[in-house]
Amino acid sequence: MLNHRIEVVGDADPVVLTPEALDFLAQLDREFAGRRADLLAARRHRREDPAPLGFLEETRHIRNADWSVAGHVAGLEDRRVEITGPPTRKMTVNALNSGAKVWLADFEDATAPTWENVIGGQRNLLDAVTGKLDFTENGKRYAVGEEPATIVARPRGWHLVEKHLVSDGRPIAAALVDFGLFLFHAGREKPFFYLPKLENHLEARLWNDVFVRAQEILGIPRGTIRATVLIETITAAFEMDEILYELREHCAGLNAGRWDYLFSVLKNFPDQPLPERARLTMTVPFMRAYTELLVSTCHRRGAHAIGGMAAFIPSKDPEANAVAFDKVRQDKEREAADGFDGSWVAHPGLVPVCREVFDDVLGGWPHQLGRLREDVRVTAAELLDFSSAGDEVTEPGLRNNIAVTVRYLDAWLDGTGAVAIFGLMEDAATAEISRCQVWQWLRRGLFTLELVEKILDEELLGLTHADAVRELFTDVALGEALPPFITPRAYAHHLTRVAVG
Ligand SMILES: CC(=O)SCCNC(=O)CCNC(=O)[C@H](O)C(C)(C)COP(=O)(O)OP(=O)(O)OC[C@H]1O[C@@H](n2cnc3c(N)ncnc32)[C@H](O)[C@@H]1OP(=O)(O)O
Ligand SMILES: O=CC(=O)O
Ligand SMILES: [Mg+2]
Repeated sequence: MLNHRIEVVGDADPVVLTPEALDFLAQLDREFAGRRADLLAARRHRREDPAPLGFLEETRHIRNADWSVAGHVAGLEDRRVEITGPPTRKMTVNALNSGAKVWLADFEDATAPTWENVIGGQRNLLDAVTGKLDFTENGKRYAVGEEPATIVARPRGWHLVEKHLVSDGRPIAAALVDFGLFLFHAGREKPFFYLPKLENHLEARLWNDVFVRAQEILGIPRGTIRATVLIETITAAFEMDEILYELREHCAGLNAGRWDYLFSVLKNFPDQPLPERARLTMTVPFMRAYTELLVSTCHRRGAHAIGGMAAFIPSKDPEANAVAFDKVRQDKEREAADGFDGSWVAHPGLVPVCREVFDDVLGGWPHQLGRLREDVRVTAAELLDFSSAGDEVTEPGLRNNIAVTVRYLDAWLDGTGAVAIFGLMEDAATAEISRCQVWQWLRRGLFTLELVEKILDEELLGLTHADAVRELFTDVALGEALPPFITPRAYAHHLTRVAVG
């Protein structure tokens, strides 16, 4: 089907993919595809010829000057508990009714971007805001309640494309699709976004320009959109001020996306010894430096600082459940004490514990922007102090990394982007850590390829897509080079499977 400049390759939901919505995406694509390509090329150049990391000399004046971001608006003032999850029909209702202040409706880490998930997710969000999300499943009625969470949509990152929307024979940027469709349909009243996986302030500038133009096209007053940027790459950690500055007329805050941050550290420092995943906690010095810098940078600029995801989820086993709740409580207590204004949970059952912790610290206030954390002085050396995290690596740790990656990929190929594995929430970011560690440990000679392949054989047993998962795992974890992301590879597999039928 040909519609304006955008060809829809697949089923076209007439409510979401209206000619006007496609026209809007076509305009965004026409104006911003080139700059996106340039920024991705810059990422590639940096990867091939890495420069030492440090705070930028050329933007020192921005760091030293006094300025503030636009800050919060109604619906985003109080963010003490934010629940995250993919916008499937049931999760949409459950997240909106969870008691959290905000729901991060996720098209990135928690969504396998099948066409059905991408368009179905937009439809669910639209139905939710127009009061049409009301259905019965397995005898249980699902309907959005009286005080739903504020929806903040997280579009996919700049690195992904949407192959079902094609312009001049070229798939368009997935980020523009998710952003554009949400803004066009469900997000006009409350156009709130989380921006994932930015690597530097120029990528933030691109988002700001997209916002300015999108508001202009749709007749939304400039400065209405609010974005919260995930600081989840080691390069972005050196440009927090600059990212806030670029987005200042649309920015509400920063979030400490710890899992992708660890992934980024592994990817950028492939020869750096680090301990296995379970020991890479938020209390290792380089992670402390990152979160302390994030809170102090945000509060100096009037931006919310939002904490990250403790991956523990409720369990039916009472003992495991008690441990999970205890771990989550400790994590949220540390964040609240550090000055974060709120934090993330992965499951409705964890909303109360996060709320209790922040209620205690916030008292009657909706946030703690007044805590400027002027005591914090984080140096580049502290952000890069990886050696004090230790380096313990064990064979059970290797098996865990392999098992998590293959089980996650198996679920992903079935269209599920977040899944519970061994009592933890696993998503694209956590799976990236696991496969990177396998690749890195092979490179460092800590384990033999024979051992890895033997464990792989064992862990593939019983998986639905064992052959495809083996191929993918070999590609992303056992090759000479480390592919920058898993999901574009998994996406290609998914599309091939769909095409072959
Ligand atoms: C690194 C990062 O980016 S973190 C952010 C991205 N990751 C995420 O958002 C993951 C979010 N969490 C999830 O997807 C889920 O909690 C999972 C997959 C980990 C576990 O889900 P399940 O196995 O369904 O958990 P469980 O069986 O305990 O669910 C109980 C109920 O809670 C609902 N539920 C669980 N998690 C969520 C959630 N995050 N949002 C809304 N509802 C949820 C389930 O739908 C289920 O509802 P029902 O009783 O009506 O059937
Ligand atoms: O998106 C969040 C993360 O931790 O990654
Ligand atoms: Mg992430």
